Amino acid sequence: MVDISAIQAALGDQGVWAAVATLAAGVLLLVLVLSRKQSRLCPLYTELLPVIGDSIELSLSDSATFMFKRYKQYGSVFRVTLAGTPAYVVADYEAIRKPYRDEGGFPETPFSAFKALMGDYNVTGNKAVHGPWRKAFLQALGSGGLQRLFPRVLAVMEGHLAEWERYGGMPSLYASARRMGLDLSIDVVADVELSERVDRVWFKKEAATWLDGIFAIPINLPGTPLAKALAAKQRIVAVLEAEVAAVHDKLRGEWEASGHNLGAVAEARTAAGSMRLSTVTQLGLFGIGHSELRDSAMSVLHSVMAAGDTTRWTLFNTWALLAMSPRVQEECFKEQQKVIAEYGPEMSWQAVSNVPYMDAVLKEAMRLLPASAGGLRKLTEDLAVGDVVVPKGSYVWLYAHMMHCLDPVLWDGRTDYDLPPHMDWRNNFEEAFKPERWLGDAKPKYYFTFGSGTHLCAGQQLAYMEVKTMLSMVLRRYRVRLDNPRMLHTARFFPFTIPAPGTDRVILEPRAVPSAAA
Ligand code: HEM
Repeated sequence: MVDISAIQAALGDQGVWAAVATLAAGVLLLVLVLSRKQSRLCPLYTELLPVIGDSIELSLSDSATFMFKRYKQYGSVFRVTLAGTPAYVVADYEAIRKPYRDEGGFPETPFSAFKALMGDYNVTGNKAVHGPWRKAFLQALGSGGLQRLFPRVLAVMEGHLAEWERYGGMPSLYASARRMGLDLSIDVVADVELSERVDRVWFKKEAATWLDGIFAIPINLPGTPLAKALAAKQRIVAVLEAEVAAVHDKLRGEWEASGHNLGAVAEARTAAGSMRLSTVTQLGLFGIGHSELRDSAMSVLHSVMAAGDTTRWTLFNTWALLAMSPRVQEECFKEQQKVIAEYGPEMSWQAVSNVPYMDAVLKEAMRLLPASAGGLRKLTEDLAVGDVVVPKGSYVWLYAHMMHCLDPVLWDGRTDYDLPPHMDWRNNFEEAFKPERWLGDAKPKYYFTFGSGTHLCAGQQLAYMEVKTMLSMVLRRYRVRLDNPRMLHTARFFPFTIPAPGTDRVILEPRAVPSAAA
């Protein structure tokens, strides 16, 4: 028998607890290690610790390394558990294409924090509504729509650049990208109009708190990001209900008059020149039977979700990679000189639409460090992937980071490294970050940062326009440098890129001979 009192006497109370905790951690670790060897599809520990699931391993590496390792271990289909949700990652593009075309599967985001904060709305998962809704969305963001939005995008960017110029850079790239993503999503995409009663700074702060909960660990205890986000949601929706009431009533009138016909309302508004992006989002919710005032208030948050953090990570990742590459910055600068010679020194729609090299930079940054892993599909039929059948009712995932590793044009099929050279920016930066590959004949074949198939991101061109505007404004006049050149090396990558505190200062160095635009 174990004599507890003797151990207690030797170790003291705290020592006993430390010993028990160490023992428990040891047993847990043993279970984790052993279970990893047992199952092809389902490491046991993801069952034992569903909330944590694969998050620990992901936090310690990054999405591309983690996924490539699993691919090497298990092959073209394997199970992961993220934020409490099990899903099958499928690396076989031919097999997974069908559900991404709405055949045998439909889009649904199963993460419980996401659901609690976004509400029970699934416009993209409703086939009848999705078609006309997507058409209206793409119409609002066609070339004419983008041109109309350009001055507002420019105004947001000018405000941010003025701030950076006062400081000589960005004290924190992480914070700057967040503020810019939020401003663009609230001021341009959600197009939020607030009366004088509401402080816009307060509103944005609340929206940021709400966004912080979306992909958080789903634990609703006092002080957790989810609890804070739920409280912020209540406050925002209460305010928005009053703010959007008039707009809601008008649209509701048109909706009733049309006999609940989304396409007809959208066409009438487009013809009258009164269609706004925010109206399309609102109409989507009407389409799936949610046409109360609260739903219109929630539609504002839906726009912020679609555009806020996606834009933030696009900006962050692109700036980080560019700042690490003086060579690519020089190429952009040369291109900007040509643009200025052709379209003049003003920043204009034409100026940001005629930059093939910058387009390539953006694509390359999003290939190497995707700002989104892509959405999931819930299977309505069994899905065969090689000799494995993923059962109906499961979630499958076309995971951008992994697919980019396996690009048939870029990958030589070798598995004796942690990452293929075309993804390995840590050890092989010049070979990995090469915008030129998008301009030659052997372009990458896999590019899934913006999704694939029927639900390919509707805001992709707007996102490109936003980032190109910012890059053009800065690179014409400055060289961009990371204060800590190893910022990315010490960052965490799950659930998104998060730099170590104090490492993400960016310095703007004025060019000795600025271009004519300066
Ligand atoms: C900035 C970077 C962005 C990234 C990386 C991104 C990524 C994505 C991805 C991966 C999807 C597909 C989701 C799925 O397959 O389930 C998607 C869909 C969508 N995105 Fe984006 N997005 C971005 C910006 C935006 C912006 C600015 C808007 C709004 C203007 C927007 C609006 C949408 C919409 C409406 C859909 C649904 C399309 C459909 O189901 O037909 N996105 N986005």
